[in-house]
Amino acid sequence: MLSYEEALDIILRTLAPLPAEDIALPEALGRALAEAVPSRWDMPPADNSAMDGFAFAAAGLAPQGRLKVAGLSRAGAGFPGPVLPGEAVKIMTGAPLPEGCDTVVPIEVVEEVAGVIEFRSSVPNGDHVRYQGEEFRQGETLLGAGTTLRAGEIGLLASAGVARVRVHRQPRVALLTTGDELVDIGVRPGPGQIVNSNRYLLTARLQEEGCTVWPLEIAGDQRSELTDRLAQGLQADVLITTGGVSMGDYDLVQSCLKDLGFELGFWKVAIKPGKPVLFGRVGDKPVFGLPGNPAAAAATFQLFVRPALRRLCGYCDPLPPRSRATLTAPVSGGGNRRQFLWGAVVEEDGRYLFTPSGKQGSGQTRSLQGAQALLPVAAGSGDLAAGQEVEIMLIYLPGGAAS
Ligand SMILES: Nc1nc2c(c(=O)[nH]1)N[C@H]1C(S)=C(S)[C@@H](COP(=O)(O)OP(=O)(O)OC[C@H]3O[C@@H](n4cnc5c(N)ncnc54)[C@H](O)[C@@H]3O)O[C@H]1N2
Ligand code: MOO
Repeated sequence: MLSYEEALDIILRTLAPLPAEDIALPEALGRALAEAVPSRWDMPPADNSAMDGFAFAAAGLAPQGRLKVAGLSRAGAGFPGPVLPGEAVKIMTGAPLPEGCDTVVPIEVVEEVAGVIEFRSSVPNGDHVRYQGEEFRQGETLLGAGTTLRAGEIGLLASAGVARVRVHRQPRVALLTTGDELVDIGVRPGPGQIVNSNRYLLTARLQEEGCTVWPLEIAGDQRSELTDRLAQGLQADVLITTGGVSMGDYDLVQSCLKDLGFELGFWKVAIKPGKPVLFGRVGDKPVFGLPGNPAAAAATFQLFVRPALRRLCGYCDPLPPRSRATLTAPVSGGGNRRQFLWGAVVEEDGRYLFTPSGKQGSGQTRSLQGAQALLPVAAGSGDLAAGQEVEIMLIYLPGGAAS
């Protein structure tokens, strides 16, 4: 059976970023650049003052010298004409440095009496001036392809005159939950029925990842109905199904997909939960068949679907973020598949503490409550003790935000 790394490698080798689109900068939050972005101009665009004060030419000024105030330069309206030797111009932060000046002295370190300033201390040449192009030059690459646009990047591009950007399209994801036993929320399950919680679990998770979700009607376990729904889902960029991927008589997802031209990437990975996870393509559409058990569906989403979505979105690094953490409770090792255990993470004294969720059966949704990370436990490993250092895969940063 494939290892987690082998299976993930198949996904990442199979998928390429979705085509690029041209969108307005303010709409690009969270998107990945499809191409490098150069600055449209120098920054700062001209020499200007870093302080509210007085601008003058430092050369020839005696340490305790005096200067006549010849006028004002303020942000948005500079001082017209040159400043002569023996003169200074009152200047505001961000205002253009007048011609003939090379130094600014902050207002609080001079004394101004009747239009003349006196220096309380000597001023280094060139102080408090922000020079044209010192931050970046016109044509200089500011951000590379694959960069995620967050607030800082959006502000940078705005300052550089970039009004539109080419970013990768974000996938529209069809979500098909399968099983005759499923009923929607709001309906009390009859004998043998259960609520379709996977639909809500995975829709929420996809939304957290910034995807547009298209939840399809539940498909029962009949071939024709299932095949029709699968075909419908293939109109999206990605199709995710849950249930019907194991060995049972009604586990028909893979065989119905085959009728639609499915090319198998892999089926079954040596992990727990999530062993029967299925991946492949119909044409260029990736399809993920996640196990029906909710904790297995959530784990396989994190382990396989999230990296795939990040690859499709064009992010530089699609892999799950990892971190060191200290276990707060013992964990049983053993098992012949690599285990992934759900748990909560808090930060204490500069380190992360990982507390495994209680019961971790793959059908047990309570293990997902409060879970912020997965702890991989190698197949055949011994028990892990409380206090031991481990490596976890972060889903949410302590404090709440998605990692
Ligand atoms: N003979 C074998 N049986 C099973 C194997 C195996 O290797 N040999 N693998 C087991 C493992 S591991 C898992 S995981 C499950 C996965 O099974 P399926 O993906 O085929 O899922 P179902 O049988 O359809 O459902 C499993 C379980 O999950 C519940 N479920 C399904 N859909 C939903 C939903 N939308 N919301 C909430 N809960 C859902 C369903 O009612 C079942 O209880 O197979 C083992 N069997
Ligand atoms: O792999 Mo299944 O998810 O262990 O129950």
